[in-house]
Amino acid sequence: MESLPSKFSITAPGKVILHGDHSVVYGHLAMAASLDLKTKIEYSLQGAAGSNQRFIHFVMPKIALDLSLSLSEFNHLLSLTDGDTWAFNNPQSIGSAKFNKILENIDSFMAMKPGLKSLSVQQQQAMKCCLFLMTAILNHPKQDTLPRMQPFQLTVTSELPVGGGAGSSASFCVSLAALFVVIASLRAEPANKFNLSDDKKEIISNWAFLGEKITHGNPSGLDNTVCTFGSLIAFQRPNTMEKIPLNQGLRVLLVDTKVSRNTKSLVERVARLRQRHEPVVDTIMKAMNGLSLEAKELLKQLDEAKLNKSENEVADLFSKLEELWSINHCLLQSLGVSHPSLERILQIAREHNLSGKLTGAGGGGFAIILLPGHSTGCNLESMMENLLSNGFDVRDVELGGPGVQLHLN
Ligand SMILES: Nc1ncnc2c1ncn2[C@@H]1O[C@H](COP(=O)(O)OP(=O)(O)OP(=O)(O)O)[C@@H](O)[C@H]1O
Ligand SMILES: C[C@@](O)(CCO)CC(=O)[O-]
Repeated sequence: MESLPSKFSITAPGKVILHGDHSVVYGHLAMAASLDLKTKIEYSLQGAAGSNQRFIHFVMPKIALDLSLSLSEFNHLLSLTDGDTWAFNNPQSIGSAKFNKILENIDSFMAMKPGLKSLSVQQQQAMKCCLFLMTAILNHPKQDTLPRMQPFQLTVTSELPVGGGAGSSASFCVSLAALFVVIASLRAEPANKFNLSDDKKEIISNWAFLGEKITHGNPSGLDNTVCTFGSLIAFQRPNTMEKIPLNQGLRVLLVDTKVSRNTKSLVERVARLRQRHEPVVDTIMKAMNGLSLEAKELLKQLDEAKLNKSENEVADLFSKLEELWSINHCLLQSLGVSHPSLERILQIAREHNLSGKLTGAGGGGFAIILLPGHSTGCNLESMMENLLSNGFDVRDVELGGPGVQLHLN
C-alpha cells in the first residue's frame, strides 16, 4: 500500500511545432517535439499533524502570484458539483455542458473571493486552470468516504517564457493535471501505485486538453499531447498520435522575438480569413498537411542516416528538410500570422545559409532555425551574435526529450 510522500515534484517540457501550426486545428497532420525547457510543480505537505493550518497555498513566481485557499473553501467549490460526479480517470465523460457548468461555478467563486477577483488576466487564467483541474480531478462520486484532503503548498517554476508560443500553458496544464491525477489516484484507492504509468499519461493529457480550452478556446490537442508524451510526435486531431524516435537528436536554435502574442486571437484571425476565402485557405492547409507528411518520412530517414554516418545522405536529407521549413514559413506568412521581428530573424538565418520558420501561433513569439549536425559553410557564432545584436534572445536546444515526469525530492 503506497501513500503520498510529503514532498515530490512533477516536470513537463515545453514544445515546438515543426509543421502543422494552425492547420492542425483543421484536422491536418502536425509534427511537434518536446523542448529541454520545463515547467516544474513542487508539492509539499503543509502543517504538522493536528495543526490548524488548513490551507492550500499557491505560489507562481513567474506570474507574481502568491495566494491561499482554505480547505473549507475548496470543499465548498467541490460541493457545487454535488450530484454531478465522475471518476478522475474519465475526463472524456466531461461533455461541454458539464465543462461549462464547472467553469461557471469557478467564475462565481472567483468573483466572490477578494484575493481572486483583483488578479491580472494572466493570473486569472492560471488560477482558473488550476481550480478547474483541481476540482474536476479531485471530484469523486463517494467524496465522503475518502481520506480527508491534507493542506499543501504548490509551487510552480518554469524555464519557459509565459505567452511566447513555446507551450508554457500546455506544460503548466500537464504538470497540474499530473499532480492532481497522482493525488486522486491514491485517494481513490490506496493500493494504486505512486507513479505516472502510460495509462495515467493518457488521462493527464486529456485533462490538460480541457485546461488548455480555458486559455485557448479551441486548442487542437497537439500541445498537451507533446508536453505529456515528449519525443517527436506526429499528431492529428482528435487524438491520433505516433511517436517518432529521435535517437540521434535534432538541434534547433530557438529565437525569442520578445514580442508577446495571444494564441487564441491568432487562431481566431486564421478562422476569420478562412471564413472569407475558404477554398484558398483550405488549399494552403492541405499543402501544410503535405509538408508534415513529407517531413515525417525525412526525419525518420535523417535519424537513420545519422546512425549509419552517411555524411552525403545526411546533408541531402537535411537540405530537403530546410526547404520544407522555408515553404512552411511562407505558407504561415500567407495566413497573416508572421511578424516583422520573425521576418528579420529568418532573413539573418538565410544570410548564414540556414533555414527556419515561426513556431506555434506566430504574431511574435518564437522562430526556430534548423541547426546542422554535420559540417556546412555556416558560421553559427556569427549568426548568434547578429541575432543578439538585433535584440533577440537565442538558445541552442535539443528536441525530443522525455514528457511529463514524477520526481521524489
Ligand atoms: N509558469 C507558469 N506559471 C503560472 N501560469 C502559467 C505559467 N505558464 C503558463 N501559465 C499560464 O498560461 C498562460 C499562457 O498561455 P499562452 O497560450 O498565452 O502562452 P503559451 O503557452 O506560451 O503559448 P502557446 O500555447 O501558443 O505555446 C498564462 O496566461 C498563464 O495563465
Ligand atoms: C496555432 C496552434 O496550432 C498552435 C498552438 O501552439 C493552435 C493549436 O494547435 O491549438
